[in-house]
Amino acid sequence: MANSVEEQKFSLKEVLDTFSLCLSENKEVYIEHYVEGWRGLVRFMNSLGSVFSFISKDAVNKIEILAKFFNGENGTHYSTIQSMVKYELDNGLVDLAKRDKYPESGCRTLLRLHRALRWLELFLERLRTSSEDCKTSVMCSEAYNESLAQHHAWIIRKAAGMAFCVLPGRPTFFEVMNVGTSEQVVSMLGDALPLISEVYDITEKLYAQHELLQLP
Ligand SMILES: CCCCCCCC/C=C\CCCCCCCC(=O)N[C@@H](COP(=O)(O)O)[C@H](O)/C=C/CCCCCCCCCCCCC
Repeated sequence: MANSVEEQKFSLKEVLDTFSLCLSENKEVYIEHYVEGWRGLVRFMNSLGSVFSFISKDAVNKIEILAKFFNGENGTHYSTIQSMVKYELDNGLVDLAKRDKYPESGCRTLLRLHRALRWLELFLERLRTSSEDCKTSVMCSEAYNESLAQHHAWIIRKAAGMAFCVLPGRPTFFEVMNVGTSEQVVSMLGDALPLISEVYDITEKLYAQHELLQLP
């Protein structure tokens, strides 16, 4: 019998393959694959213990908001990040100055995951170039301080800092990725990081062009 989603073993390769489907030929970013990539990462985080559940709850909430949009009646407009931005802006569906009529627009929701993607990029790059005795908690909090932390309130930063302290060591981390030897993990990360960076850069540029990088 097939395993339920919760029981499925995490596979870094599967997650990275999903992210690799994100980019269309003309460099648009497919929301469906983007969100699927995040679902896989959340599965990984859940396998690390309940201390991370406040983080995964927030991520899942944002994933579900976006999934509702692309599965909903206006779903065709939510096929790519580019089409979503155009549709929501053209139709005044984004709260630009303060949260008001559209507190959960696609644009502001995706922005939160986009900022988290930068954290992921920085963290994975540190993992890739680290030696065996490097602490994942240090790599994770450095990546967090350089990215997401700037957008989080003090209380969230404190809670995140405490959660990072119980991250398993690098060898266990690599094992849970389910890729093979450390060398194979490092090589897979080396292949995947340029793609993650590209998805991040395209989204960042698009949001900057439309002055959406500070959406409330
Ligand atoms: C592949 C192997 C290694 C990498 C494994 C990574 C697994 C990570 C999976 C999910 C990452 C979590 C994504 C978090 C999204 C956070 C979005 C956000 O910023 N939300 C805040 C703002 O939202 P609004 O209030 O404006 O709606 C919200 O306040 C945040 C609440 C929760 C705390 C978020 C802390 C984020 C820490 C990210 C590091 C995760 C560390 C996991 C370590 C494996």
